[in-house]
Amino acid sequence: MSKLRVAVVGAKGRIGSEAVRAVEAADDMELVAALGRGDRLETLTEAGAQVVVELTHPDSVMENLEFCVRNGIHGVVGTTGWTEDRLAKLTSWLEASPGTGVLIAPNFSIGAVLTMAFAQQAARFFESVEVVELHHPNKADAPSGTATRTAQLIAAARREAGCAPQPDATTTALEGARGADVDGVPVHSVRLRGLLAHQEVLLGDTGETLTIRHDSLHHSCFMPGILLGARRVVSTPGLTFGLENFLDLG
Ligand SMILES: NC(=O)C1=CN([C@@H]2O[C@H](COP(=O)(O)OP(=O)(O)OC[C@H]3O[C@@H](n4cnc5c(N)ncnc54)[C@H](OP(=O)(O)O)[C@@H]3O)[C@@H](O)[C@H]2O)C=CC1
Ligand SMILES: O=C(O)C1=N[C@H](C(=O)O)C[C@H](O)C1
Repeated sequence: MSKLRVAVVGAKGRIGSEAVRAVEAADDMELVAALGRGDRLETLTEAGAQVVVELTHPDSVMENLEFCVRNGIHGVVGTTGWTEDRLAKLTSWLEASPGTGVLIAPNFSIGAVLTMAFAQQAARFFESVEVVELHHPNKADAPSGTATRTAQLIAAARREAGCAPQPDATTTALEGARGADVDGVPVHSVRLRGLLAHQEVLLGDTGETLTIRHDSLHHSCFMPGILLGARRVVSTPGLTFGLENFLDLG
């Protein structure tokens, strides 16, 4: 069987360099290109890439994906910064390139995907819920893509269950003291040397709290998800948002 021809864009970065090693080590894949900043995107078509793993920066990802989709190259995207506007633009490119698929995964680690699923499940049973994400200080953005997605999923679950807005009688003396408001869910971002990527979902009700915590301790935790995404995206046209769509979570 022929090997899947995979390229990594952002190949010199923290996660990109790990992805290069993971693709090289996968028996069913061939690394056909590894692009850093300033490299020509045309290399991807010249190398015959079938899938591009995009791990760059929110300022770069749209240009890279536009090139890939317009050239019928599938995308597995870990880069953050996704807004409704950006998703709509990507969807329009995909509509003009039938058969091409893009997976955007706010987080490729199984633990983080499960954290989101558990938080979604628990959200309607507790009066209060807040998200705390903790990352290394070189991270490009805040809040993290994972925390934003987690809060959106929590908010949707609470809306569906008809939950009242959460109680908060605080008068805030300093802007930011209560974090960012993502669909009514407070999200707090910590940036601390020594950390990699961590998240806590705090849920509380009368007389009890529940904390769901996930810790990414090494970039290797994202690799099984990236490889799974590359294998599945080639037969999944259009936009897929979230690795859970390629997993059987039961
Ligand atoms: N979904 C997930 O599971 C995960 C997602 N991420 C996300 O992935 C992204 C990258 O994170 P991280 O590896 O820590 O960041 P890094 O800054 O370590 O790596 C990004 C790399 O991409 C390069 N780059 C930027 N623009 C381009 C471009 N146009 N073409 C080619 N290369 C480019 C950068 O070059 P230069 O240094 O010159 O700027 C850098 O080498 C972030 O958005 C992060 O949040 C991270 C981990 C897991
Ligand atoms: O920048 C990172 O490091 C990470 N980014 C992603 C995010 O913003 O959620 C995934 C993970 O948290 C690591």
